Amino acid sequence: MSVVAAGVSKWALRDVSFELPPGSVTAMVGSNGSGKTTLLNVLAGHLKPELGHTSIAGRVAYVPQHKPMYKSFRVKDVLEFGRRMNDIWDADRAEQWLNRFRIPRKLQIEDLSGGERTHVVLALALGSRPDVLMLDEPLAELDPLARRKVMRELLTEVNDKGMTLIFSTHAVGEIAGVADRLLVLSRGRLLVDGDADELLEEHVLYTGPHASTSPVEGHVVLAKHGRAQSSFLVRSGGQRIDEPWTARYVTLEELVVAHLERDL
Ligand SMILES: Nc1ncnc2c1ncn2[C@@H]1O[C@H](COP(=O)(O)OP(=O)(O)OP(=O)(O)O)[C@@H](O)[C@H]1O
Repeated sequence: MSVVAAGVSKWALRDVSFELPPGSVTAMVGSNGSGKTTLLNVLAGHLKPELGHTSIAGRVAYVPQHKPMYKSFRVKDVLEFGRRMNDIWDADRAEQWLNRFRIPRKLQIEDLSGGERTHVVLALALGSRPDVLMLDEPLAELDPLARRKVMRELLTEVNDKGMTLIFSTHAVGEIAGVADRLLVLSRGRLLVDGDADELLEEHVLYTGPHASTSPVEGHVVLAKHGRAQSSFLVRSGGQRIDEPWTARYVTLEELVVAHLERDL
């Protein structure tokens, strides 16, 4: 395993455990204050857990949410900084990232837009040739097209270099087809930890006449009742159901929202 958290508790975080295989892409989602940043800081070694431990195999690069960089530096100074600060430095890889997003090297960091700054910190992180790249809300300041492009390019980096990627995001609708693993945090606890495709296969929404109990066996994630209708999101593995009930798979976004809503 390239990333392991075992019984981690810190501030809001309570007993969080998971293992991420090498080369995996994990999206960490959850409500505000659920502990995503805390968990990334613990994994990156910036915070010491109160309980539990973490381990990461290989070199780690961590891009925090606030993207710390010297504002008076020009982009090319940042690259030089990267070269001097890292024992291993892949200048081509950093340059290529900046080229892909057409970032001018002569501008100072303070003159860049928020999105452009994101590209600079990502270039810095990738230039250090990480085995594990951890990003705290990397998409937050990017426009919708740039978000898609960044994720696509990051996936290329994962596939070409065998890197493990873990990122937190609120853009739940954009993780389908990107993340192969999903971690859902709520109030400091890990609600969901699994393979994204398997989770999608397991969760089925059953809709039918008003009923107090689910029409199928399995863990009911969320039940909703109208005057004449009930719906149950069940982690059932997709069982057959007779009319008048209908069944359909849900999107990752629906799945995440249902788990978070249940835990409110
Ligand atoms: N120094 C601290 N001491 C105690 N609790 C803290 C400290 N710093 C942060 N917290 C708490 O830890 C909780 C989790 O915060 P964290 O920033 O990890 O959440 P998050 O999931 O990243 O939120 P968001 O989505 O809003 O960025 C919050 O309730 C926060 O107040």
